[in-house]
Amino acid sequence: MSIHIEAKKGEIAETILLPGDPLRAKWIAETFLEDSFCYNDVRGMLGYTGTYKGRRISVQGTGMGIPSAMIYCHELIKEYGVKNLIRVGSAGAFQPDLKLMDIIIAMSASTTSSLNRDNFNGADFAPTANFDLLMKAVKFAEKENIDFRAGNVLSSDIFYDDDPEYYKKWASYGVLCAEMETAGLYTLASKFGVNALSILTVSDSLVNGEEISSEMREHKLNHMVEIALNTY
Ligand SMILES: O=P(O)(O)O[C@H]1O[C@H](CO)[C@@H](O)[C@H]1O
Ligand SMILES: O=c1cc[nH]c(=O)[nH]1
Repeated sequence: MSIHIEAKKGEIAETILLPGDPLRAKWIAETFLEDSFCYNDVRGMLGYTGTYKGRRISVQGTGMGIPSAMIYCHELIKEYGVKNLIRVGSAGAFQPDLKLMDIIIAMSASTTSSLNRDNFNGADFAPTANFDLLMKAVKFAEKENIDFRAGNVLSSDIFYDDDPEYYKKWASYGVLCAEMETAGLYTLASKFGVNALSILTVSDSLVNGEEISSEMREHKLNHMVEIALNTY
């Protein structure tokens, strides 16, 4: 048991899926896992363990933003021995050729957070995906003919930016989309020597203002989850 997770030792698998939304965690457990049980309800941040194709796997909500996600990832790694952390999140597209429901695999994460500059005396650390997980995700998506883009994403501290055009600078450097956790996840995984990958689904477009519903963000992002479940 840790401060924010009430699971007993051994109840969480070495591989875990990490949606920001706890109800997406519930949907994933109920839809894709067999023999799943809920191991965490502290703060309503639901976590489940079950099996997928005979292998033990867990899924844990992390909340929104780097600070919340880093609390759960820290405890999962340090207190529960989790080794493979795969975020399954929604994202806002920066590029005009990205459509709603497209899949993005985050090779690296830029950020507006000062978490690494604070920790590295003003220098930048480059939060990077684990290569083996990345390759497994890519190979599975290609085998299943699921289109995806792989590249740099922005982990932003702000969802509602004052400037609706802020994304254009990032877009001009090839950044694919905004989300709010991956830079923290990749940084912690590097620090603790474990593996991390973020797989995202486009839920909004900063370019044309299109968006999917809250309901779809909770329980319609199947492709991203299927890739994540077959990435270990
Ligand atoms: O859908 P999730 O995983 O929560 O991810 C994205 O959605 C939230 C904002 O709506 C932020 O957490 C962002 O990173
Ligand atoms: O951080 C996020 C997540 C989804 N959509 C956005 O526009 N931003």
